[in-house]
Amino acid sequence: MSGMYVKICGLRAPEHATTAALAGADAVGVVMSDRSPRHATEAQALAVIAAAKAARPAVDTVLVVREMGATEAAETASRLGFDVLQLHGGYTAEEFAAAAAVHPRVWRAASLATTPNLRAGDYGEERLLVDGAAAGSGEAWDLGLIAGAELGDDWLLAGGLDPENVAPAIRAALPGGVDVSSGVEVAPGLKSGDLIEQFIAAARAAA
Ligand SMILES: O=C(O)c1ccccc1NCC(=O)[C@H](O)[C@H](O)COP(=O)(O)O
Repeated sequence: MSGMYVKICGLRAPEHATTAALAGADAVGVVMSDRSPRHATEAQALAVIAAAKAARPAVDTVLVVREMGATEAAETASRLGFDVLQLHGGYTAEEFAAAAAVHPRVWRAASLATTPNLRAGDYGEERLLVDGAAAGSGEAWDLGLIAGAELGDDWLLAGGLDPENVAPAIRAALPGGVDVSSGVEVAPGLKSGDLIEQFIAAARAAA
């Protein structure tokens, strides 16, 4: 397996978690956000976790939230058995600390468009995910912003990636990993097993 960390986000169906884990994904994400087309119920989340772990126990399972309070999100991640909590957007450093006190593995997702001084680890997070301005929109963003940023050594690139553009994006931005959601869907919220496999293969081949 290459050093490129690959996360497939926004899963709700256990068969897609199985496909992602068997194809070599390092992480699978489940979104709990009422406004998202990929909002998952707790029952769906539990099924995704079980399927991913059955396929490959080492895969990281990630709960992704945006509107939920940080402490409630951390309690939910622990209760459901997620490995990681990803806090997306405008959470403060204090909220990260409160979440980490409950659930130690916390990732931060933010955009250079709204937070130009992003740097991995500043909020005590285990990983930083650098996303476009609109989470889960599938919209590409100006990767040139990365050249002027001091992101640190290890961060994940997200936002508008798909099986076709992930390799050039990796070569341009030099991230430690990549994250995708819309780019492996055939309709908003509806994942494709084929696209998941293609994305993982393309990211691995580029690294
Ligand atoms: O995916 C969503 O709908 C979502 C909703 C609320 C908060 C976060 C969300 N997604 C987080 C992710 O990690 C996505 O994979 C990331 O934004 C990239 O999305 P895309 O551009 O669709 O690949």
